[in-house]
Amino acid sequence: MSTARPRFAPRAVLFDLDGTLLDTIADLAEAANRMLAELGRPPRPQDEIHRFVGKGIPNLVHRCLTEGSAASEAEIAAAVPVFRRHYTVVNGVHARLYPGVDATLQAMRARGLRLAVVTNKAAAFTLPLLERTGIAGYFDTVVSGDTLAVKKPDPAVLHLACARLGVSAGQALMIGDSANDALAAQGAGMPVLLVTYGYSEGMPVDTIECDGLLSSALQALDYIDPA
Ligand SMILES: O=C(O)COP(=O)(O)O
Ligand SMILES: [Mg+2]
Repeated sequence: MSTARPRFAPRAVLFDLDGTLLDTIADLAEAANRMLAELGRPPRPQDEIHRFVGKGIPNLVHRCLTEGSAASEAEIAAAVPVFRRHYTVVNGVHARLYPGVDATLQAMRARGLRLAVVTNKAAAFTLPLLERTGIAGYFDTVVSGDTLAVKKPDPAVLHLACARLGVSAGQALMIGDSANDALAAQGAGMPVLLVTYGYSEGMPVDTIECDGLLSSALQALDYIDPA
């Protein structure tokens, strides 16, 4: 039995960054392990750090220091600038566009859709990364993890992106990889599609409520009515 695929007629598409547009795990893991080494702590395997990505850098650092080990709040606070110093150096070195992403962004622009990035990554890292990977020019606006005092899953960041794009939440479509994206979209009242290849904090992506699963970003085009 098959369920009909829903179709949407958005005027704007909001994209998550890490795990949706860009495969950034190698750089994040490198920075995390350089931080752990500097703090005299053992390294962690990349697939473990993979589960820690999704709620921004302070959360990633917190989990690197406290899962299976102990750290005081002061140690965690002191480690955040250490991570940021290392990530500044390695951000974008290994990061790659996922297959189909460039063609998807191009096709969406050709259809007249306005595009935004809404990421939990801090702005200091988001903008250089979009430049280094050659996709900055596709986006009309970028909302980062420290643009507001709240991040995804708080819908406020999606509302801000919509306001900057001049569309209502109901005229936008969110594309992400985690429950943070799905909950933010549902809170804002917009449909959400999730890619199955990203970072979902160890949660099987098909257990997260959403309007469709994508094994390639290109499949998003099948959910969008031509203008
Ligand atoms: O920085 C993170 O933790 C995740 O960033 P994202 O929101 O682009 O997936
Ligand atoms: Mg993500």
